Amino acid sequence: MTRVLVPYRVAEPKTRLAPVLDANERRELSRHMLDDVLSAVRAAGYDPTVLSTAPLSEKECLVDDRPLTTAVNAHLRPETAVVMADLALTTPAVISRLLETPGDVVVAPGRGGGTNALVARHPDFRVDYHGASYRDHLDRCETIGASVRTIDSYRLGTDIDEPVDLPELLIHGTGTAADWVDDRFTVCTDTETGRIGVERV
Ligand SMILES: Nc1nc2c(ncn2[C@@H]2O[C@H](COP(=O)(O)OP(=O)(O)OP(=O)(O)O)[C@@H](O)[C@H]2O)c(=O)[nH]1
Ligand SMILES: C[C@H](OP(=O)(O)O)C(=O)O
Repeated sequence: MTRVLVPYRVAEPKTRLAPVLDANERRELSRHMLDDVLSAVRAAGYDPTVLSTAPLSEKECLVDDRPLTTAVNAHLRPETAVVMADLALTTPAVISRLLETPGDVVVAPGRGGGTNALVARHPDFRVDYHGASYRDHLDRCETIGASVRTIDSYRLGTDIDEPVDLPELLIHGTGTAADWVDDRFTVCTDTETGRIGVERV
């Protein structure tokens, strides 16, 4: 069975949400998002392992405080899936789709050039996160001769990184992270631009 790693940084999570959430709120939201991702993976029939920078109460938890790319590569072996802990719109159905898609490497890109989830079945595949990691992962596949499939998914493509992502969670979320945001924020529309955002309730 595929091993599902869920990387999680305990200290100072979600710094890009600092314009709208204080440090304690970012910790709380981050933890809710992790719980929602773990629940979706479990409901899809897999046992997730949290790859955490510090000990957690989770039964299945690997602690590795090295940088993200180094830590993931240290625990990558065929066949491993890596699902980020900030995919708060994830559902069991989309996790099943990710894990059941064939290919040496299966990649679910995120907006902004990132890689929100992947499955590695090729022994020579390594991750290289940050920047345009989706493109870097495709390049790596070409270099090692690995077949690659891309998952085109709104839910896997939406990681909650910045204030602009919070309306997505309010509108499309169904888990505990969406409830947490819904208790504090509401969707608003900028009268000049017509774009949506969030404001405190
Ligand atoms: N194990 C581990 N996980 C990490 C590390 N950095 C980020 N993560 C996790 O990787 C996923 C993607 O993280 P990012 O969105 O790049 O960064 P973030 O730390 O969540 O947020 P920012 O501080 O705003 O960049 C999230 O699930 C993080 O918890 C790390 O150094 N080690
Ligand atoms: C981990 C990183 O996430 P982002 O910074 O794009 O959210 C990436 O996907 O390379």
